[in-house]
Amino acid sequence: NKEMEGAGCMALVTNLCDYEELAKQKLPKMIYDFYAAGAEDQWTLKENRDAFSRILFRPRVLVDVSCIDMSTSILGYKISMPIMIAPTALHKMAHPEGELATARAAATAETIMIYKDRNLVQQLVQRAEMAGHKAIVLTVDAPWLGRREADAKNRFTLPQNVVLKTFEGLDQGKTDKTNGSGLAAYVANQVDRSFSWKDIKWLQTITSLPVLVKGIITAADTRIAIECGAAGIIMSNHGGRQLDYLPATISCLEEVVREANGRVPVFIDSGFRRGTDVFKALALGASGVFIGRPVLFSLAVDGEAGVRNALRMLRDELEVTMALNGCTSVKEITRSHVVTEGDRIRSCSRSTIPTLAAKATKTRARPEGENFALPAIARRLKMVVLQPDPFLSELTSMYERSTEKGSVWVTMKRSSMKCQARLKKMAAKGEAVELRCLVRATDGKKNISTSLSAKEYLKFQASYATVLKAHMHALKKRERKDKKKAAEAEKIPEKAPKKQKKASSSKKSAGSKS
Ligand SMILES: Cc1cc2nc3c(=O)[nH]c(=O)nc-3n(C[C@H](O)[C@H](O)[C@H](O)COP(=O)(O)O)c2cc1C
Repeated sequence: NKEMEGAGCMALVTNLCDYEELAKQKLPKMIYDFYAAGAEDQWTLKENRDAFSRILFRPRVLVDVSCIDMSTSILGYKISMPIMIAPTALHKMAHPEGELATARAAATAETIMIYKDRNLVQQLVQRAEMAGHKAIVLTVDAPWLGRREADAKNRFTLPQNVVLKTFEGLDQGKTDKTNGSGLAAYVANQVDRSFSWKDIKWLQTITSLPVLVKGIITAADTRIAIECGAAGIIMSNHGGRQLDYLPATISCLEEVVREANGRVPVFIDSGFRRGTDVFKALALGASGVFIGRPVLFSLAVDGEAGVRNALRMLRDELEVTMALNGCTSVKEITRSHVVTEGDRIRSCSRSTIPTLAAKATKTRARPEGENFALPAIARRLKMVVLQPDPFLSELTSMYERSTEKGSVWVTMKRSSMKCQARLKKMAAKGEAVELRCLVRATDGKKNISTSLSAKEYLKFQASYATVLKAHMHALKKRERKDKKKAAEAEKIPEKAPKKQKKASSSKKSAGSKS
């Protein structure tokens, strides 16, 4: 350990992820896994990082970037950069000075969970208020603890006194170095599972501090939170530790920002490791970001100095990103500086549809038996290749748009995703070919596809079945109506010839549709 704390080891640290590597070597496995792991298959944990790689920059050049101002205002308080520390439990497992070291290193945003004993909550909130905290963070995504299988395998138990000692963090409040944005601190595992939206009102009666609601990822909950008087939203999937197969928060940021519509600030966490990630969130409308695990890992490696260094590195990365995008202040970071996957799909269909639609009219008629093939226009549209999850989101949108009118074609086929020439070469060398499932979908306007490995296939099928079931009603409804008409027609003999003809033709069309 002494060696690790030396200058040699620190020279190896050039970004936040390096701290995780070093912490892994330094911490007992049980503790490292408790910090690092996500829930179940850890898909959300991975997606939290992967989602950033699907957002690209559109930089502006030849702007005077000799001076970059990263300061911003959070709930009326000026802070030096739009990066804050997320509430994470049990810092003392990482370092003997625990939360106090973290609080000294930076503005510490901690959390409060709701005990069944409301008197205790009241005492804690008031204690936080007296300690000079500026807001209460109400975590709403943890009424049950997620299934963290690494903890089960390690038979995780809390080292003695760790929980009690973290109360010290609550009283830390505003220290000379916490920059004034410390929030409320508390760690609890006995949460009140019946706590619901109406109880936020109760929370507001026991404190005059603004209440930020942490753990929202949908526009619908954003609307309710604002109606209940939330002073801000912290979008979070708890760093992938609660429910697996949640989307990365960055993928849902725009819809939440749109719903908030400037009424309250929207903050975001889960997976932020780079200055470029921070820039992307600000461009999509976030007022600031929080980081969780990097603080724990840097604390474990080098105590207070480690956390300071982690924050400094992230700050420096954001500064470079702003300069190279032509932004000299946080306000200058706009939506036009980034391109999302959704933007790419939209621009692709906008640019290809008009000309192809004209050509497609000539090739409309298809011989019988080709019902399951993609329509001609879809074959000619440029295929947008997506990751499985964004593919399913886009497919859902297609179904939603086609509920009243239109069709969606989905095809699946086995594919090696390699051209014939490459396959021949591989066969000659005796190399094994990985077979994948190529899934394509089109509504005649957009044409999307994804490729699945054998491992991903079952998971995809389960999600696809859910999407299908959710949109099945549109098909069923039409079929039932036709059957009803046919049945009615059979019952009324005098109208029979006309009705029967109609019924049989509509029955035929419903059959081919489903
Ligand atoms: C070890 C650990 C403990 C956490 N404890 C809490 C907690 O007590 N309350 C809370 O609201 N969030 C808690 N979180 C979630 C963080 O606030 C934050 O949402 C998450 O860590 C952000 O993701 P990141 O670690 O990828 O940056 C915890 C996260 C970790 C890793």
